[in-house]
Amino acid sequence: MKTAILDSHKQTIKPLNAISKKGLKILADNYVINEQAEEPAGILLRSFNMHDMKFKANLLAIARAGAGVNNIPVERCTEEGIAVFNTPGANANAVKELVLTTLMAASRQLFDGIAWTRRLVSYGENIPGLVEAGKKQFIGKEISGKTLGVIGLGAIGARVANDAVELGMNVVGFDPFISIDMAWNLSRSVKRVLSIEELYASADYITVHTPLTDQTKAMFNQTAFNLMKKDVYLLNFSRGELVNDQDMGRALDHGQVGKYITDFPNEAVLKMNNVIPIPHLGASSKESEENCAIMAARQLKDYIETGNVTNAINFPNTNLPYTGRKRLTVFHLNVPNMVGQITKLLSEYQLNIADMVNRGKQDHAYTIIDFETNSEQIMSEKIVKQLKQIEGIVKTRFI
Ligand SMILES: NC(=O)C1=CN([C@@H]2O[C@H](COP(=O)(O)OP(=O)(O)OC[C@H]3O[C@@H](n4cnc5c(N)ncnc54)[C@H](O)[C@@H]3O)[C@@H](O)[C@H]2O)C=CC1
Ligand SMILES: O=C(O)CCC(=O)C(=O)O
Repeated sequence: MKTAILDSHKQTIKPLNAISKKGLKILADNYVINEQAEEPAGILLRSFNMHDMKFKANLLAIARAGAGVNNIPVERCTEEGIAVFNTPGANANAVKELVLTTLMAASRQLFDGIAWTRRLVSYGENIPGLVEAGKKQFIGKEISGKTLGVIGLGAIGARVANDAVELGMNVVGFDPFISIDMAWNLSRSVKRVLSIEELYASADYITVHTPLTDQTKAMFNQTAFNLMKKDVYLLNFSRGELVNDQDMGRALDHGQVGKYITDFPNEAVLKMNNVIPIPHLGASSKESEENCAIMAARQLKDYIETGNVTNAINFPNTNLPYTGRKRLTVFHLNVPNMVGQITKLLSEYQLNIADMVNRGKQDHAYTIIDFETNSEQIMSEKIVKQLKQIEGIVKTRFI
């Protein structure tokens, strides 16, 4: 695949979090990487909260090295024609491993046992005897034969469900929007249920792997806890906002929830009993950080240099192999006759189209047009101005 030669003036990428060097290396030759950049062409980030950021007109894309995009104002980006990418599945194995690690460790009371043991440090030669006498406080439960409820059977949830089956668990899964790919990947031993209530009623352990949405916000509340088995263990490696903290505190105090294992501690959570707080380590493995950074950097580079789109949240996946011809990309509303109006205008300038593609995603669509000729006329301000006047066009770009 050809890539466009960038202008003598290199474009800038602004990282908002620590991004693995392997990802930044992909961009190093063609771009200036500058954390202080005022007007970057692209932004790379992990969990940085972008909601209060204003965007300059030349910002083309934001790439999230990770899965969750609730830290990015996606709707505003769409209105401004800024593509928002994430890296589906790139950190899923890391999260899965931590979920299963903490599931087993919590079930065996390992965290409490380790904390208690550390406090014996001043007892000298009595320590071995104290250990033997005290260990009965930490008798745990084996997970084999117990039921795990998995809410959200995407990249992480499906992996957790499949491996939990291998560990001897009965697995119940709930995901009303499961993708065909994920359904194919799911072990046949995972019992899919059509209502979350059915999952709540049967699960000894519940792990949640959905994005934070209006539907999932505070889904773990008193009403939900009332439907769960007493002493259920809840694992939350998705987002803290999925849980109503006040209700969780009460459910833990009453033993309704036995333990709450969360990757998203806050002040209220840290004050609760029977919480296992983890400092958002789900995706923090060397492999996952590299996978995410490489994927995000490649997608960002490809979009900036060729206009092709892979794994954007708000743009449709669109690929027209880049041959070095002059190219026009248009992000527009997904309504009838947009392509007709664009091609009509181009024909008025005698511009012959060599190839084109148009894809839609919900309310928006994206069109890439390659021209037969590389004439400078294609870039003429007049054409740009007229394109902008077509109602429904959000952003145009000549490459
Ligand atoms: N702790 C950490 O470091 C990490 C946390 N995450 C969090 O985990 C979430 C899931 O990540 P992935 O599995 O990679 O995403 P994914 O997009 O592959 O899977 C999400 C699944 O949730 C399902 N879903 C959506 N709404 C639902 C609902 N109301 N009820 C049941 N299922 C629903 C979707 O159909 C999809 O199958 C992310 O959105 C993010 O918030 C992701 C990666 C790392
Ligand atoms: O980058 C990280 O460490 C956080 C990952 C995460 O939460 C996500 O991918 O949604």
